[in-house]
Amino acid sequence: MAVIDVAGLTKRYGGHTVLNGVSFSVEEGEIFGLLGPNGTGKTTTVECVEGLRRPDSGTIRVLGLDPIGDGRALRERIGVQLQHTELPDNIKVWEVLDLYATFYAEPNDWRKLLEQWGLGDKRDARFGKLSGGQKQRLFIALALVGNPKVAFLDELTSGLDPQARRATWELIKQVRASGVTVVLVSHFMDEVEELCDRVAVFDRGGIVATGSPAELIDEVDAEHQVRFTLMAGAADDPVALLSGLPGVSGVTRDGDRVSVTGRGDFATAVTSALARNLIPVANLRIDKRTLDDAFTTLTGRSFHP
Ligand SMILES: Nc1ncnc2c1ncn2[C@@H]1O[C@H](COP(=O)(O)OP(=O)(O)OP(=O)(O)O)[C@@H](O)[C@H]1O
Repeated sequence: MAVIDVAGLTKRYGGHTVLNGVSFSVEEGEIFGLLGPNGTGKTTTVECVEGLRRPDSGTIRVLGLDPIGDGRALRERIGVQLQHTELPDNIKVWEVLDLYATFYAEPNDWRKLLEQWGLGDKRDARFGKLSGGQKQRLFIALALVGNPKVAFLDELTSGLDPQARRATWELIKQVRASGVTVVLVSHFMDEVEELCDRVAVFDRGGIVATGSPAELIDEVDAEHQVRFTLMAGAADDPVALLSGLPGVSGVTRDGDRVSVTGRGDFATAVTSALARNLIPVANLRIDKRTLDDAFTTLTGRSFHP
């Protein structure tokens, strides 16, 4: 069942069109990613879905509700972590949870959330004294305090070190495991590949593709490489042999190092041709195609210019 349905969403700021007819849906229980470079309208999209911004045109339904017309009812059912959440430095962790709980008719027990998110011993700590990772855990707890059906997490791991980012990913998986549908805004490819069941890829003007990370990567059929080292005693030169294989677009050899470029599943053809012809190789490496490749192929430009 779709918990979010967006059709033909258009948003302009002044004369500048940021969203030009964006459509997507989010199914119950999935982690749905909005991925794209800065300034491509991801935050504008989620904030329209949350009822914080008014679209110029288009239809949005969240849990069957209209975010503008049914704003009050909707806010009871969703949890929002804004991109630039700021809290007073001297507010205590328990105070802010207690305050947020008053916004909802049927809140979660914030004491349980404190334990669940590893903040039990920070109950009386002041917000300003928390580490970046602890602040993020608090923001997730705040997004969940209203017992939401859908949680919106915007650029949650920006500014965190790699270890804290990975820890936050585990927390996001826990949110989904607890039955909450998650909408994740991110400009990190690795994060989206790791976490999201499906992704909408944003570029200027709106969404350029939607699908699971694996589908998006497969669809674009980007070139990738297989590399290996010829072992001493390899009698045959494999360049001609490999150049003729299906999917292979180029083979280069530099001394004993060979690099094969191609599309699709040519790696299997390469390895079996080597084995069939008894050509011994070492250090065989297949470069994985990534969402980065998918983005470049979809938009004709690099994700990180
Ligand atoms: N309130 C506003 N008034 C005018 N322009 C705006 C407003 N909010 C956003 N914009 C512009 O709309 C475009 C999309 O911004 P938005 O924040 O939605 O993108 P984003 O993909 O979420 O990027 P980021 O990750 O940097 O937040 C940008 O060019 C931004 O400058």
